[in-house]
Amino acid sequence: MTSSHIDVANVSKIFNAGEREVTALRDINLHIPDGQFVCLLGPSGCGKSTLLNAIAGFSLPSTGDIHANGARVTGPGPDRGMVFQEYALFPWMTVEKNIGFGLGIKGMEPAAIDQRVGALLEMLSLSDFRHRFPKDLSGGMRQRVAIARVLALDSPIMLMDEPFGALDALTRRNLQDELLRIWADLKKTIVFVTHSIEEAIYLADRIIVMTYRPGTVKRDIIVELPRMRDPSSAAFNELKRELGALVMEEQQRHHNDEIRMAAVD
Ligand SMILES: Nc1ncnc2c1ncn2[C@@H]1O[C@H](COP(=O)(O)OP(=O)(O)OP(=O)(O)O)[C@@H](O)[C@H]1O
Repeated sequence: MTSSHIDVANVSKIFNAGEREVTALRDINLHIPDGQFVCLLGPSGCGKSTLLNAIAGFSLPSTGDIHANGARVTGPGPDRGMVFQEYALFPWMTVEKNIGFGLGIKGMEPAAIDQRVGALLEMLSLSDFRHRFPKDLSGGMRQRVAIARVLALDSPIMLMDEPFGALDALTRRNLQDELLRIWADLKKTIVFVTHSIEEAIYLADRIIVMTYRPGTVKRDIIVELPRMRDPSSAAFNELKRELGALVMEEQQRHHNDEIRMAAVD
């Protein structure tokens, strides 16, 4: 699987929440070229996960459509791997069985599975943990397994929903560095949801700042800083201030909305 661009055209998503309709996304248009690392950034409730789930094919748009590798997205597919915040590992399987699980389903020969799993264990520094169960691993290690499991399937597109949100700062930075290394080696297209401004600047080629309800593209920014990026540099902090102001505006709208809703109830 080589080509891996994503096209999002006129996508809107409306949820029926009891009596109310919630417009989670309105008229999103994006072209994500092959190999780009994109972060979707914005405060809680601005539709980041909704957009990611639509690209994954878990929840289809109400209007508009999405193409991955030129093919219309009508459901989940092996060309798009997803990493969630909450690890989503099988607790009854060891690390190596978790990583190899999808390959078995695909009908790969056991010897080939062993070889692929061995390479991934090495790539993610998990070799010493191959026989452990998820409950015996730290959060960071579990997330390494979740990433290895998606990489095993060799999808050209990786979709990541706040994958490092539950980790402590040091573990988070280590995994960010690993992800950048893997991305540079394997040339995947990555769409990564975060509400951390620093994480977005550290990782992304491009940051899509979203508005709060309805979710639209507020700003589409190419990050020109050379990697590895230094969060203490002046240029990094300048961008952080600029993005901080944009996100704050949307946070304020969220806050005002909550006050309005409370008044209605
Ligand atoms: N299944 C659903 N039914 C009704 N409303 C939904 C549903 N899923 C999401 N929403 C609403 O759509 C909006 C966007 O939600 P979404 O989870 O995509 O935002 P987000 O930016 O990913 O936020 P967070 O960072 O908190 O996950 C929110 O107002 C949310 O309440």
